[in-house]
Amino acid sequence: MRIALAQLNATVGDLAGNARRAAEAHAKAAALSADVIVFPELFLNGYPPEDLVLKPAFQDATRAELERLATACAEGPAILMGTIWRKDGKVYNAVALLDRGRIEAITAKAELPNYGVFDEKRVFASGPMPGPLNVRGVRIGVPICEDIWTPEAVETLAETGAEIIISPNGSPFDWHKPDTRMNIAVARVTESGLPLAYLNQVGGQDELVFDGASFVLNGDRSLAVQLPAWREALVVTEWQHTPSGWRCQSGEVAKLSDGSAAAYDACVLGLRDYVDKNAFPGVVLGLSGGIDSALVAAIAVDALGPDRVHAVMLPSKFTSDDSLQDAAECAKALGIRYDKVSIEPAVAGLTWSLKDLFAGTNSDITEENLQSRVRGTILMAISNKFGAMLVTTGNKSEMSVGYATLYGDMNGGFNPIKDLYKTEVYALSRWRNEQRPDGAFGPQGIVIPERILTKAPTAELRANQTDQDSLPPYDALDDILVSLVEKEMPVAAVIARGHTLETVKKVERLLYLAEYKRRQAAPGVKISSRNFGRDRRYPITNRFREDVPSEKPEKTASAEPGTRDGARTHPNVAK
Ligand SMILES: Nc1ncnc2c1ncn2[C@@H]1O[C@H](COP(=O)(O)OP(=O)(O)OC[C@H]2O[C@@H]([n+]3cccc(C(=O)O)c3)[C@H](O)[C@@H]2O)[C@@H](O)[C@H]1O
Ligand SMILES: Nc1ncnc2c1ncn2[C@@H]1O[C@H](COP(=O)(O)OP(=O)(O)OP(=O)(O)O)[C@@H](O)[C@H]1O
Ligand SMILES: NC(=O)CC[C@H](N)C(=O)O
Repeated sequence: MRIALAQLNATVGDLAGNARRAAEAHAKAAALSADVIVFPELFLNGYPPEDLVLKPAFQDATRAELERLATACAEGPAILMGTIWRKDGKVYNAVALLDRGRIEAITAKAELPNYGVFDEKRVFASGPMPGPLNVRGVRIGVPICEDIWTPEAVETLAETGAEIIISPNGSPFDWHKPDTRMNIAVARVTESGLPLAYLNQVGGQDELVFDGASFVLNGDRSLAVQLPAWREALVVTEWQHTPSGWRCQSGEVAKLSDGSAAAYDACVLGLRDYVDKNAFPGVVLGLSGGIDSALVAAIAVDALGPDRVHAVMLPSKFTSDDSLQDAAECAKALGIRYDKVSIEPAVAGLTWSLKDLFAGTNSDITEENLQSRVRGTILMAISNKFGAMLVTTGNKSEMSVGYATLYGDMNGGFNPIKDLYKTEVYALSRWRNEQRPDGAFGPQGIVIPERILTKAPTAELRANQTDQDSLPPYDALDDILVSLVEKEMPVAAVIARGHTLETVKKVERLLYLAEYKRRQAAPGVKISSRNFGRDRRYPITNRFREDVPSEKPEKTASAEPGTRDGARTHPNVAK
């Protein structure tokens, strides 16, 4: 028995394109004498198709495409194709067995994930516990993704005579996912004694990125084959029937990246697929001489190539010579187009327009934000004129506490570092200076000049400003944020990690208040177990604040319902 695993990159909604790619892979698998070729979860539709599933026209078009594919691939290996399937007014997340020109059988996903980034119960009906499919005389169990995250489906398949388990997946990446998946697969193999082929898709889809990294475990839990992560692969696995059941012959075991390397790969693929699948010629970004925009520029070059990345330095009277030099040096190291556009005339013009209205007021955050907004406006004009998409550069620490200007530096269509805390931004930058990832289009060597890594971060919106004037040091801030965002720890437990009550309460308050900004923020690549976007969905209008035993009464937004004070006070204003 030869089973081809098609770890491919589908595009959501591109039914004809996905079917064409499937037919091409089928032809290759036929040339390699495969008996069956397997595609990832909902490959025909692209995963996750979200509310497209509810659209009758999408359901009809999927059915027509599936039938065309069955006919076109009548010769050669059978196909296990992930597809939506409508029956009796319900729609299922299913796998169709296509063989000899026909849709031979359908199996549906029983366990629909409805947590974190997943909303499958919203659009799909749950299938019955699955039974095996007869694929050219071999009984193959096809639990679909979440079906293997609990024991029941594989247990039922084993009890009903499955000989091999093949699980098509749409399993998005996060830092811990590869280990978690392997543990789950090992558990199912241990319980059932059956070999398990785990097939995951690869590619970016809006804020999700799929790493592939498919593998095959034999019934004794040994790893027979490991496909690479972050790129497409078509691998034909060879199976023998032994006295203890089917066994996959040992094949290539690819080495997987982890830590900063894996996170960097995720950012690159997430940005590349967002840009390419939405047909942008390239990207433009503001390059400030700071670490965030430097890392985003490096990611963009690795994703798209230097010719598709345009950096613009937008200096003001507060921009230091160091920033000008660092931005220019970074652009040179990356080999990208670099322009300088002064924001001074536009800032002066807006200041003039507002002078009567603002007469008698002090200069404050308004004037700082104006500079950021002028930059955002100029960058969007460049995007409009030349067609490149503006990438925005706010890291997760900033997005957490609202340290970014709405309609200013938050302008942009996509943010590759949205789910990286500032301390992780530093770690990935250092890593990239040491290594160039496989398949990257950027150069080897130092791409982020050393001084960018060592100088104090500053927004340069007023004289002598640093981020740490208004925020705790990033090490402390990130520890508090991970505790509050990823772990939902009580405030008292965060304080017990060595932070002051005042600092933790300030960060907690900023985190709640910045929800309105995050709701208007560009999507970005999910890297963590809890990203802002699909994973963490808090209300904007929200008066809940935690009581901390022994806390002195504090003047907060929650303490003053109905007043503008507190809720609208700027982070820079000491409380
Ligand atoms: N709940 C709510 N729902 C909807 N809108 C709400 C709102 N609360 C305030 N607003 C609106 O939002 C405005 C305040 O937001 P916004 O105008 O963005 O301004 P704001 O948050 O007050 O200030 C921007 C912050 O970002 C920092 N910054 C800016 C640029 C770059 C960097 C960097 O280093 O990366 C940092 C800057 O130092 C400052 O701390 C209010 O004037 C109001 O119009
Ligand atoms: N002088 C500038 N020229 C071009 N773009 C700028 C400039 N200043 C800010 N930006 C843009 O606005 C974003 C927010 O920048 P800012 O410098 O205020 O803080 P930051 O979050 O520390 O980012 P960075 O580390 O890139 O400086 C930058 O990443 C950059 O894209
Ligand atoms: N598509 C799915 O069912 C994915 C859910 C699964 N728990 C995963 O992330 O791998």
